[in-house]
Amino acid sequence: MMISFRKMHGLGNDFVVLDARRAPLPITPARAAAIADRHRGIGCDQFIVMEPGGEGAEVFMRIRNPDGSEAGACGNATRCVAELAMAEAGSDAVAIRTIAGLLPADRLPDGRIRVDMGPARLGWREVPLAREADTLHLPLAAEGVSDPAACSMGNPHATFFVPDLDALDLPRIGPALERDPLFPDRANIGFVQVLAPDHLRLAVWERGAGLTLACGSGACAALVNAARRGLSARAATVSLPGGDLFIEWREDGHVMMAGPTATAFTGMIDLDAYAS
Ligand SMILES: N[C@@H](CCC[C@H](N)C(=O)O)C(=O)O
Repeated sequence: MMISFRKMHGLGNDFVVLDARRAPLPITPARAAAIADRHRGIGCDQFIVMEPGGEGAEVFMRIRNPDGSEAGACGNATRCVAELAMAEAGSDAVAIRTIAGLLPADRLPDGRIRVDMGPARLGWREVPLAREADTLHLPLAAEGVSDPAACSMGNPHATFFVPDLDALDLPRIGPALERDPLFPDRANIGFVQVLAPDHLRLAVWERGAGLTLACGSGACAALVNAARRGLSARAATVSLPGGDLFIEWREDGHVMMAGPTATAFTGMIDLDAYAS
């Protein structure tokens, strides 16, 4: 079965985007993982399928990690899919539905795409954690890092605050932290160096994907957790290896994220050539 795909990215956080709005596509976790494979497939950090949006949304967006697992949120992919939906609708504002809820998005005058990622969820059951704990100070540590804060942005995040990001061996400590028994659904693990109250430097070990050049929901979680700790203002530039996002934690609890989007290329793929 030959279908067209689009390869997009937000700050180098890259996505294979398929369109299943007119007819369902036979995508299983194994097939998504095979296509996401950087050596044997197209390769991507997340595999995105656009489905009919239903009442009040242009698109429903299904998100899979390269290990096949499904995610409730992906900030950068939401901005990419919103940009596509805006181009199709000839509009500067759309709403994207995910399993975590309805996310309104708009185009800023400078062309960046901004998404309302919804409210940060701060309760331990919402993250979720396996047992009751203070989400502002989790009992968790690894070589060179300790005492993270946690929240959910529709997906689980823990954020460590460190004096020097470059001193950490993230591929060494990331996998065990992602799979710590404290996180029943695993977690995305962020490492933040506070450069100034309005400027954070962030690297993220993503659940199901490993190190990526940028993680939008991770940037939202980093700002929220830094502000809760009194380490930053409620709005800041978050610098990731792939570039900058601007994040604001509004007084109503919603987190706004703005940044660039891009299409790298489009092509055709034979789905039958990949594991079903
Ligand atoms: N890159 C994303 C997050 C993708 C999902 C994540 N790995 C998870 O499993 O929750 C982003 O931009 O937010």
